[in-house]
Amino acid sequence: MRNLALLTDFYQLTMMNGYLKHKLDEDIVVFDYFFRKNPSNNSYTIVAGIEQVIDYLENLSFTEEDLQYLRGLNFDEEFLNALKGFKFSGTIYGAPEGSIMFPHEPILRVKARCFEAQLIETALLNILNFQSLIATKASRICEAADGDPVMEFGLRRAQGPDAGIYGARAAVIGGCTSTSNVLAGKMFDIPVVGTQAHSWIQTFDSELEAFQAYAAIYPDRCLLLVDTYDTLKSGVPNAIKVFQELKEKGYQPKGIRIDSGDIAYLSKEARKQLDAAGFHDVSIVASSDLEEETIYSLKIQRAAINGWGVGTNLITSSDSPALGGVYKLAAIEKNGGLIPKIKISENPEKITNPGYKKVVRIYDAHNNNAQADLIMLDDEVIDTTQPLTIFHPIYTWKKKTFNRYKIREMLVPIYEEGKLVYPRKTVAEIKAYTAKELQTLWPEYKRFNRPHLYKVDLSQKLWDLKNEMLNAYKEKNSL
Ligand SMILES: Nc1ncnc2c1ncn2[C@@H]1O[C@H](COP(=O)(O)OP(=O)(O)OP(=O)(O)O)[C@@H](O)[C@H]1O
Ligand SMILES: O=P(O)(O)OC[C@H]1O[C@H](OP(=O)(O)OP(=O)(O)O)[C@H](O)[C@@H]1O
Ligand SMILES: O=C(O)c1cccnc1
Repeated sequence: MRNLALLTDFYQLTMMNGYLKHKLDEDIVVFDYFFRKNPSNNSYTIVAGIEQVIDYLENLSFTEEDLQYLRGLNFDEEFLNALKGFKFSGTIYGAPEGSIMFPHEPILRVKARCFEAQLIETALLNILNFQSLIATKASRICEAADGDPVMEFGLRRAQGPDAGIYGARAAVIGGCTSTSNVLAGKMFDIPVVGTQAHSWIQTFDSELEAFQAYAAIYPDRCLLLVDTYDTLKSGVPNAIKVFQELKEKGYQPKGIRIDSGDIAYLSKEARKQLDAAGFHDVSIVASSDLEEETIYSLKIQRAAINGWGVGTNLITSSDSPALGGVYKLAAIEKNGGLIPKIKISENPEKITNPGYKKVVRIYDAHNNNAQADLIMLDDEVIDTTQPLTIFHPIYTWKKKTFNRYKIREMLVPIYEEGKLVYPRKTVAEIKAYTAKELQTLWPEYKRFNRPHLYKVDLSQKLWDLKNEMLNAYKEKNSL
């Protein structure tokens, strides 16, 4: 595992040094990790990367070489000494990896010494923003594929090796069935798949020979790329010949892959040829510049595709290339109590929610559907025997009352005073959890164009606190 201690922005180190010099380094602070806008205009975001944040924290220490480098950046010995024995000793609560979360909700709540909480901001954002982005994009693509297997093929187009590796992991959490990325397969025990490239077909004197050569080595997983020369006149007829030979030997051929041309037309015609030859069970896989809109359109056109290979647009989340997750100070401990802190901005979207908070999801007690989320102060309790009324945080006259409902606290312990308490899961387990969570969302929230907006409200107590703080600031500054 890598030690990423220096994977931080320089200003975190200069602030840490400043906190040390002003004797603020031991003060306990609370930071929230949250985002303000879902990627791709989706209505939800899938949280991914929690385990990599854990790996980062578990391995976080400064080596002699790191310290020497920082010495070269003119940090003094007092600061370097403070870094020498660095170990994360804080408390983190967060949404379990694979959870569905919404704008403005704390996803991780970090309570730690100011010195520690500040350092980890950058790496934490780097890890969670990327993986959550890709898991969400994968979820949209898989939603469009409507249950068909989606293979992640993006490694060659990913923004560098880490994006390829962790993007593949996130894509599987978001719903992909497999990846072409062998290293990701090994690291995360996720299914690895592959067909063959055009170069394989071109290497042989004829397409038929190329197909036969492949089938000879892989008779039980023979999926042939049919678009090198002419999909319908050469590729599919040659594939059928090879499939017949395989069938005679007792093997079940897997399918064909179409990587160019009009996928709707070609797939339907290919299906006709395959069915006429008796290969009803053979799959047709499509690849080449796919994303959710194209897959959705191909579905509407009744394209005869039952597997999708998706690379570039998935691994780069091409329509929405970054998740703007942020890490904001929410409280500071003073004399044993937590003092809420707020960030005020000209832009109302950027005003933070103050205090030590939690997120409660409200479910319909009859069908277990998620109805709304409430951001609350941590010490608040909901009496579920009583009706619960929530209100829109801006248009406060918009109200909703729940009578038969269940609640769930979304943030679970990850670290308790430096001790890791979060049960690690396999990627397959996280993927299954995400799939289950998605089932609690009405289809209207999963529509990838103009989805219904999921309600995220503030509890009365948090709303009051926020507005009191805003008013107090305005009064103090006579605004
Ligand atoms: N954020 C909110 N919190 C509580 N109640 C809300 C919120 N937004 C809307 N409501 C209530 O939900 C009902 C429908 O509201 P509206 O027609 O504005 O549609 P909406 O905002 O899309 O909400 P809904 O998802 O419930 O359809 C109204 O009773 C409204 O007062
Ligand atoms: O299109 P993507 O969603 O990224 O899927 C992966 C692409 O990678 C391969 O192509 P290759 O690298 O040979 O390039 P090309 O098909 O673009 O020519 C494959 O045949 C797909 O077309
Ligand atoms: O196995 C494949 O078919 C594959 C792998 C990576 C990229 N494109 C296709």
